[in-house]
Formats: sequence, C-alpha cells, structure tokens
Amino acid sequence: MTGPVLEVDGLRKRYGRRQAVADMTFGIHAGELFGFVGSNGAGKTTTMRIVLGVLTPDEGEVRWRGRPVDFAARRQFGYMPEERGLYPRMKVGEHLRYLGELHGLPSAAARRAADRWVERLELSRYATEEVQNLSLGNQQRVQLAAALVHDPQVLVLDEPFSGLDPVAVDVMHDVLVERAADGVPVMFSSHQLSLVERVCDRVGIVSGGRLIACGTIEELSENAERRLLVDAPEAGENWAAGLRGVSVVSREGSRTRLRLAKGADDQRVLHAALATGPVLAFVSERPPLSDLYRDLVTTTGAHGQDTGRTSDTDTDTNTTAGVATTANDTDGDET
Ligand SMILES: Nc1ncnc2c1ncn2[C@@H]1O[C@H](COP(=O)(O)OP(=O)(O)OP(=O)(O)O)[C@@H](O)[C@H]1O
Repeated sequence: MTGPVLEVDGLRKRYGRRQAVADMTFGIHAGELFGFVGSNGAGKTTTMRIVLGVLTPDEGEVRWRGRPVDFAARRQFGYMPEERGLYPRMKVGEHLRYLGELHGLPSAAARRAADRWVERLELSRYATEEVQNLSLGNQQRVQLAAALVHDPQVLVLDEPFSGLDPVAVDVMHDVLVERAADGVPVMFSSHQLSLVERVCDRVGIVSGGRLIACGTIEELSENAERRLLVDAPEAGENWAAGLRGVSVVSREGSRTRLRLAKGADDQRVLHAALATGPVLAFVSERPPLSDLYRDLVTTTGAHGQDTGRTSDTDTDTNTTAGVATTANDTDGDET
C-alpha cells in the first residue's frame, strides 16, 4: 500500500488550561475507512475540526497528498459536524443545491448532485420540506448529503451513526463503503464499537488527546489477552478453575469462553478439557473491539499516562475510569 493521503502530524490544541489535543498523529490511506474512537472529551471532535480548518492548532499540521492543507484543498473535503449545521428553515433540496454551489459547483451541476443524493439517501419525499420539519434521523441524512453534494475527495464525519434507526445505519454504511471504494479516505468518529469493528479498515483509539493505538482489528488484537471457546459437554462447572493465567468469561450450556493471560498455555487448557470427556470445539477467538478498547484505555490510565491535560482536570481520570463503567452498562459495545 502507498503512504497515507491525509496526514495528521503532531497536532496540539489547548483551550485555556485544558489540553484538548496533545500530540495527535496518524495517517489515512486512499479508499480507507478509518474509525476514530475514544471516550467523551478524548479530543476527537477537536481533531476533526482542525482537519477541516474550523479550528487552528497550536502546533502541528494536516497534510493532504503531502502538502499542508490550504483553503483550496479544504473545499474538496466533506464534513459532517457533530453539532450539525443546517439552516432549519431552508428546504432540503434547495439547501443541498446551495451547499453544492458554495463548494464551487455550477448551478446545474449542483442541482443534479442535490437530486442524486436526495434520491440515494431516500429523502425524495422530503425534498420540498423545510429541514426543521424532518425527524432528527432524517435531518442527519440531509447532513450526510450536505457533506457529499460536492463530490468530496475526503470525508470527515463526526458521529454520523448516532441516533439513526437500523435502516438509516445501513444506508449510511453503504454510502461510506461506496465512497471508500471510489478511493475517498473516510474518517468517522463513533461510540458504537461493534459498528466500527464491522465497517472500518483501521481504527484509531484516542485517550487524553492522544492516539494510544492505531491499526486493523487484527493488529490491535496482537498484544491482547487471547480468548478460547471450549465445548466440553461432560465438563463440570469448575473444570477450568486452577488453570494458571486462565479465567472464565462466560459459560452457556457446555460451552465455556475463557480469557488467557499473556504466557498462559492453551495446551494445558486442552488437556484439562479432554480430562473431562469429549471436546467438541476448541476455538481461538479474537476479542471484540469493545474489549480491546477497554483494555487499552484502562491500561494506559493504569500506567499513569499523562492525560495531556492540566491539573485542574482531576475529573479526567474519572472519565477514563468511567469508560469501563459506561461500556459495561451498554453490553460493552459503546465507549
Ligand atoms: N470550545 C471549547 N472550549 C473549552 N474546552 C473545550 C471546547 N471544546 C472542547 N473542549 C474540551 O476539549 C476536550 C476535548 O473535547 P472534544 O469535543 O474534542 O472531545 P470528543 O472526543 O469529541 O468528545 P465526545 O465523544 O464527547 O464528542 C474536552 O475536555 C472538552 O471539554
């Protein structure tokens, strides 16, 4: 693979005494879907606003195809802001045409593009409605259309999936996959980790204003605790108790899910299972992103990583600790 087309290099941004972004560095390749995840206040939105030029960094730069991003390059970017930014009283179709023209499309091309995205995002019946009369989820579809109407070369989307119904999630997913297939680098933030895991080529995990891990799910799993699924129908409740470095994650009927600490011997587990009778399955499983995330964020916190913020933000430590709590509350799927 050639190098990244969009590079975020050493960004730092401070709001007063608070270091919102502290040395943020990563790159996104052409045609790549890049998931940007992290707890509330980790620095995702601030980073994305800097990429879009809405905010100026205190240090660092953003490069597009090897050059610092300037106004002309940014006109080629598509952005879906977290706070959403539509004019509530404008009609959907008109709004999209207006945005297309604002990005430099001639009037007829803006009209064609607006019509195309209205249809593609299943908004036809709302085309002549004022934006404010649409449900929030449909306004979000319009917001995505607004990010796409000028056929951008880069897409940066702040929580595009939040609040969408399952059908709208599928539409959003398909559109992002399509754009990536056309070579567009797509970066989006989300707290829905199972979705990120399903959709993204690579994931960047942000904590305390820094990228603490970045890679494919396989790469992020490399240093994680291993998981085993063992199906041993004659094994008793405590068959795995006492195996060094092994803990039981769950047990459903004859199937036991185990977590193996680094260095734990899976062959010992197999022997222990066989000692109980037949073993119908013995499968190594990759941990879900929610577990990888929780391990990485809590480990980083446990090692006393500088959160990149100043001393008035004691609550930030709680934010990190709160990640696991929040994740547990939501089936471990959300940050
Ligand atoms: N305009 C602002 N003024 C002061 N502090 C701010 C401002 N915007 C963001 N911050 C602070 O900067 C830090 C990073 O915020 P940011 O919005 O980038 O986080 P985030 O990762 O996008 O969070 P979330 O997942 O909740 O959207 C937070 O501590 C936040 O309180």
